[in-house]
Amino acid sequence: MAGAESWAWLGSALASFIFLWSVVERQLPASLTHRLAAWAERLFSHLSPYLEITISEHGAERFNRSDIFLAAEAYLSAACARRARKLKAELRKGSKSLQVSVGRVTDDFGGATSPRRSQGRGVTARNRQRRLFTNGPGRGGSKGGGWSHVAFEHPATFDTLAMDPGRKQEIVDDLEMFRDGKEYYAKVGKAWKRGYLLFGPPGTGKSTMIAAMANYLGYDVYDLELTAVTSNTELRKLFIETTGKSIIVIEDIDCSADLSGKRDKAKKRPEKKPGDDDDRPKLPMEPENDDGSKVTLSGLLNFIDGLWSACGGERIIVFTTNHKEELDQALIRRGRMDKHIEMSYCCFEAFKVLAKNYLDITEHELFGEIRCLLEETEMSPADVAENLMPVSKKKMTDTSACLAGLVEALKKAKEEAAAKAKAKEEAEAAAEVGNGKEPDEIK
Ligand SMILES: Nc1ncnc2c1ncn2[C@@H]1O[C@H](COP(=O)(O)OP(=O)(O)OP(=O)(O)O)[C@@H](O)[C@H]1O
Ligand SMILES: [Mg+2]
Repeated sequence: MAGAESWAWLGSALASFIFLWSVVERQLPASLTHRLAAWAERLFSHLSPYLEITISEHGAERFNRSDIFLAAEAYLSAACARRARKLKAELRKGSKSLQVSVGRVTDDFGGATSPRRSQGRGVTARNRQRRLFTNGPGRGGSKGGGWSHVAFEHPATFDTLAMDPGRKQEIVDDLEMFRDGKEYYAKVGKAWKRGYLLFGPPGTGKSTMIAAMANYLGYDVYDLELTAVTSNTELRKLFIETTGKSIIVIEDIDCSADLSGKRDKAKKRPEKKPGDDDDRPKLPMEPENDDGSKVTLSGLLNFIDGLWSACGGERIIVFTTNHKEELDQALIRRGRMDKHIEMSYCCFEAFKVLAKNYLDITEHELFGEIRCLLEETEMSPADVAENLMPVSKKKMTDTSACLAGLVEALKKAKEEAAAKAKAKEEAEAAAEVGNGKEPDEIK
């Protein structure tokens, strides 16, 4: 502090000089003032101990915000907030207090280089408000609007995800292998990317699993709506715009894309049958228009393992589907979708996770009956969870009533399934009779 006082005279001297200079400057010819200013600048650059480094916000891939910029921004926000003269204030979702960060920042880094840089990465991981990106229509409803984002705040974790514990652990191990596998991927010459195909009936936890993955890894999520993408070029742009440490998701890929045929087969699209109410937009095998204005299967394949693989690393791509059998094998072969994860109807082990989450119990006398019923009938974890929710605030703690309600629902589902199977059998028998077979031929 003593040092600071002894320098105080310099401040007042500088102020006097600036005042005098402004008076003198007005009397001098313009050419002379320019020359004096240039000399002064040169003199100060020799005397100043500082070196100015500009980190460009966008990397060589022009769509990306560069990793070093993000790391420097996070580090400087944490390190220089108190000294900064220009601050940026944001009210983040779910937060009651203003989040203040440094607007335009500088730091001398204390002469250090790489240790501070890794500190920057650490700060990034700690501070980062993770984001959920979606692509949608552009301004005025036009197609091709690029990514927009909101805060990602899904509460799902692997602890709350109901599924067989052994299979769950397998997935967690796989994710860890990926996250920590930078050197390994470099060694084997593979792009640091991993594809997961999540398949299974509705309500079995595919979307919940994606949220749990993102929360576990601390990654951002890019939810890609294929039907809003107008061309292969736009698809490429969207992929390239994604940052590292992210999960790119294409939900219900069988609905947004007609991926059942083979790439080299005729490009004719199946005709719509009567009663076929599925009029959702589909992805054509090849460009529909001569100008190639639609995303195609080959376009999608190219970006999964072609150009996109060459840009950056640490990205996961996830497809979800209710109908794995309808997808083109090329799309889901190993190497593109490295791991296929089946999400199935609720088993007893999965039920126990839900019971712990929803009712805070690990045992109950009705568990035996529920186990038998779950083995005999198919109910999604979403339906089981719904039955475990208390019907009113008053019955919040009535565990037995919730479980009894579930038993009833399971019995009802079992009866309905049996009735449906019987009706189907009878319809098939009637059809066989119609085809001229004797009733005793029909089993
Ligand atoms: N395995 C599960 N563990 C915990 N909760 C689950 C699970 N499956 C479903 N749920 C609950 O049911 C709701 C719906 O599940 P989710 O959206 O993950 O199903 P999905 O498989 O993605 O269905 P869809 O095929 O219709 O998209 C979730 O919000 C969650 O509360
Ligand atoms: Mg889903």
